Amino acid sequence: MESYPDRHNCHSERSYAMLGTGALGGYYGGCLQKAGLDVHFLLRSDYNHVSQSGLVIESTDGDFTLSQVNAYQDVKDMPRCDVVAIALKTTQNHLLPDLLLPVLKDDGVVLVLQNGLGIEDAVAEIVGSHRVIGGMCFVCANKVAPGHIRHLDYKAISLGEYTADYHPAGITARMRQIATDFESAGIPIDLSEDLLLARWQKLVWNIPYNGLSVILNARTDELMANASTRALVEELMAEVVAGAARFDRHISSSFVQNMLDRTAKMKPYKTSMKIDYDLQRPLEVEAIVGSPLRLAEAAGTNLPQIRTLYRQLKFLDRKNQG
Ligand SMILES: NC(=O)C1=CN([C@@H]2O[C@H](COP(=O)(O)OP(=O)(O)OC[C@H]3O[C@@H](n4cnc5c(N)ncnc54)[C@H](OP(=O)(O)O)[C@@H]3O)[C@@H](O)[C@H]2O)C=CC1
Ligand SMILES: CC(C)(CO)C(=O)C(=O)O
Repeated sequence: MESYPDRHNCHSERSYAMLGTGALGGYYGGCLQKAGLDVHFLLRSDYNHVSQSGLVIESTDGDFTLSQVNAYQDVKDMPRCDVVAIALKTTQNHLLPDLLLPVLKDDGVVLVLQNGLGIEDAVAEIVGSHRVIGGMCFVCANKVAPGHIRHLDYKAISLGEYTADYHPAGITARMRQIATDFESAGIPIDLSEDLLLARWQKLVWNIPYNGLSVILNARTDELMANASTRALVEELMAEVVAGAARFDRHISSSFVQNMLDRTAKMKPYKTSMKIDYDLQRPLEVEAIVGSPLRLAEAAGTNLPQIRTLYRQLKFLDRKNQG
């Protein structure tokens, strides 16, 4: 376990707020701070621990500890930042109207790191459509204890600018600036010209694996090892591709195969939705499954297997909450 000076002398002057310091906020925020960025962490139940003891990051790239971090339990105590990263679960997004504006600079941008579809629309309602970037995180990380994050595999992020009608916005200077910061922290960044395509591409993974991991009580390696569940994964992926196509976003068969191959190589992994289910926390069913399903059906595309998955997850989620 390496202890790092709390900040190297990084050259970027951009400040970052991590709203939520769990798996994603703790891992990416910790990497940014280790690289010398100015990072401010919003916490809830872990605030006392982290404000006293900092963050411990276990990682396949090498473990490290940040003995001191800028920890807060109220956004009103935070400095306004250039980049405000939303790293809450989407089940907490009803809080965003109170969380975003106090911590966002007038010329700042909100970086939505959450899984799902339609989240940027809700964020744009709060901060304006010109101040939103989507971030699709292909990382396997879990918060294993207060202030203790375990990074298991992968880590890349795809960035895409939000526009009110989801027309492709191309690659902007601020996307490149954020990419420079994350890459200085060892995080590979893919710059997407089309946020909506990138969002549907991430769902190719999330709808099958997050959903089936709960319904079948299975890790990703178990779903891949069994012929029946692998066939079910592929059928669900095909429906996601059909949903995207309804919005003129075309996902290739080679992309789908790449998702299957990466999962086959992935360390045995319990998805974030499965972890929430086991901890009896609310599931991100609406953002990850309900929202794309409703959008596709409203546009006239029938996705029967995703609809069945959605109904099963809604039942399990409600029953699990007691
Ligand atoms: N984990 C992963 O590998 C991946 C996750 N994602 C997505 O990233 C998003 C975040 O997931 P993940 O990091 O796993 O989630 P976690 O549950 O690990 O972290 C969320 C954190 O937000 C905190 N939080 C909740 N409400 C508040 C609040 N009002 N103020 C401050 N902090 C709060 C929680 O604190 P508390 O402990 O008090 O509840 C928790 O620590 C999700 O959309 C997920 O689907 C995407 C790719 C991979
Ligand atoms: C694809 C994966 C496993 C990692 O990005 C994920 O999105 C999750 O666990 O929520």
